[in-house]
Amino acid sequence: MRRWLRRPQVVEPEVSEAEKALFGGPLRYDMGWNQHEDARLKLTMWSAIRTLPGLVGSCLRLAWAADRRALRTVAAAEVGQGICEALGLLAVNAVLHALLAGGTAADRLRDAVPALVAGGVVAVVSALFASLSTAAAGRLEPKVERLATERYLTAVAGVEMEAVESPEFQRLIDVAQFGAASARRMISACVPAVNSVFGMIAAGSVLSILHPVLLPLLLLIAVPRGWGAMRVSQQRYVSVMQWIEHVRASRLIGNLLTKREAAAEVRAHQVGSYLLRHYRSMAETAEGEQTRLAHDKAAIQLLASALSGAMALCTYGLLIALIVGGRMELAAAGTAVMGIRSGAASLGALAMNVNQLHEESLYVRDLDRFLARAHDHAIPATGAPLAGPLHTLTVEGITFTYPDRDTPALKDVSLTVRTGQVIALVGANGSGKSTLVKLLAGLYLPDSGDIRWDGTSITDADRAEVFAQIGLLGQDFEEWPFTAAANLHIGRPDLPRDPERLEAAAAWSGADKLIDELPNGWNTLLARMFRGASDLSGGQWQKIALSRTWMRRDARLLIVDEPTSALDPEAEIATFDKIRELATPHRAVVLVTHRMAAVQHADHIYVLTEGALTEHGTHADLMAAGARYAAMYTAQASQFALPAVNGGPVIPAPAREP
Ligand SMILES: Nc1ncnc2c1ncn2[C@@H]1O[C@H](COP(=O)(O)OP(=O)(O)OP(=O)(O)O)[C@@H](O)[C@H]1O
Repeated sequence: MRRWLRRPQVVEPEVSEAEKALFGGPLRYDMGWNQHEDARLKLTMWSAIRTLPGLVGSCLRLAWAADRRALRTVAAAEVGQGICEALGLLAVNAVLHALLAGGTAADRLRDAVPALVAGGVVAVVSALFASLSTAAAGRLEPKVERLATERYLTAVAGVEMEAVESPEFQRLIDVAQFGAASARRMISACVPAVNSVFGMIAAGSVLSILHPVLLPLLLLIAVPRGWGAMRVSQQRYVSVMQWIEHVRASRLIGNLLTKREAAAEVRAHQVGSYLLRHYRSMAETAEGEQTRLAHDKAAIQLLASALSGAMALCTYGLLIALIVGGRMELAAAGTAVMGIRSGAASLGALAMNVNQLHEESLYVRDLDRFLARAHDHAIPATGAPLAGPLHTLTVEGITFTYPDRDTPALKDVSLTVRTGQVIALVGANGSGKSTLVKLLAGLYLPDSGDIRWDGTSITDADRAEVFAQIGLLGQDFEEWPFTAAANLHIGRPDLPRDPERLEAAAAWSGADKLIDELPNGWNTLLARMFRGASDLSGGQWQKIALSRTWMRRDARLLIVDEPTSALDPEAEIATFDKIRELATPHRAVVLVTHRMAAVQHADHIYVLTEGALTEHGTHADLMAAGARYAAMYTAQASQFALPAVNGGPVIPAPAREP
């Protein structure tokens, strides 16, 4: 048996040379989490047809939520067309009866006129219903897509960071993005499917009246086409799922060639031809898959058409036998031919549309599955209220492991942050500083141990209240592709945009000068991809991001992770001074930095080593201990050592605590 006769299976496709060279091996969609999807692909055509009411139901619920009026109009217009179809066939029957009855040609024509007029009126009314349905469906479809997209985006924005970090969940997010467009296409397939059902009922009723055997034969004509269409769509779905990462990777290579940030290396290091070669190699591998799909589709469709044609021949043969045997009148046979043609057309269209519904529903179900998983991983909308404004944040023996890692990023970490204090976190790259501040901010929850906001555990707390008391400037802050004003306002988007507030924030961070020099000042669009926009240097972007910290200065806990990594030395010194000033009695500042000169002024310093807290105290305590902190400080200070008088660098004495 040829492979296209078998149900589509997940097979390991060929691995391109580019994948091996750039990504270390095959990029494949991991069907592991998706086992029940695979099971769904084992659906028979019959079970797919049985699921039709469910599919239509979910589609209608979405449409109902999007625009009830448009949905009602479409439904009424479709019912109207179905009735017109039946009336049209009855009119044809009456015309044939009149024409094939006895009498002169003029008499027969005169007798046929009322039925002809009725048929004409029915055709006009049917056309009016069709255009009404088209207009209402056109209104409905974009609304359905918008509603599904909104549900998707709301769910993505509301899940825990830990879920977003998980590669498995990330894939689910990726796959679910096709769901909204598929929901729209389901509506556009649903309308003709309903139309075909009514058309088929109309033709089927008329055929059953003419002869009982005609109806099953009509079904047999349509079954092979339905099977063929279903098999093609299943093959396409499996292929999309298998190749999704491959397609994403080749798109990534294409984007790298056009990306502004990569432009210098692409040219100076001749990376362009290197990437292009790999792009071609990956594209050729994907083309092979497209060719395979096209060949299989052609073979399946040919087989389906042959079987359907054979069934049509049998049906017409039976009609001839019935006429010859005197068991059917010529007029009735003529109507039957019309009925079979229109019924087969409706059935064929139904098979196509059910198949499209089936294919689109696979993506809509991915979206539904994502929404269900997102709901399970959503940041709870409620929780224990905080006692009030934060005074003491207590971290009690927390451990945290990223979902895709085996070793914990944080191990049994305990510390205390009080308002009025500047707390510094130091440690080597990868020691867990950024992870710890994300836990402090409530972006991740500890696997064990607890973080208490005064008396309330962060795990039980109303997270919205926690976020409202936090200002976070992360290492990987966003360069929002909006105007300069919007980039600052986004620090407190819940407040109205107040120019004075924006000016003050910019003056605080030192961004005021650069904003003044922008072509349109505050109104300059900071997004290279748009016409008339300007871009900023790394340090200038950092000043914009720092302004957002000032915008959130009414927060009780300000967290700044490497806030000066791109600043020039003078700006850096000024910024650290200003950050320290933010630690008023009502506010705590947690500072993560590798700049030891800035760390020494902190009220308390915590040293992280491979996820564990190994030292803490004031700068003086830690220097006196002569351990890891002292080594890091001394190493950095020695960079600025004065020339030695008798060999060896002279290390400046560490500053005393203020
Ligand atoms: N999103 C993530 N998913 C998986 N592992 C991560 C993720 N972020 C960080 N890690 C890992 O967790 C550990 C701690 O990383 P973290 O970013 O907290 O270190 P850090 O001390 O802030 O480092 P740096 O000084 O380089 O900023 C590292 O081993 C890192 O590879």
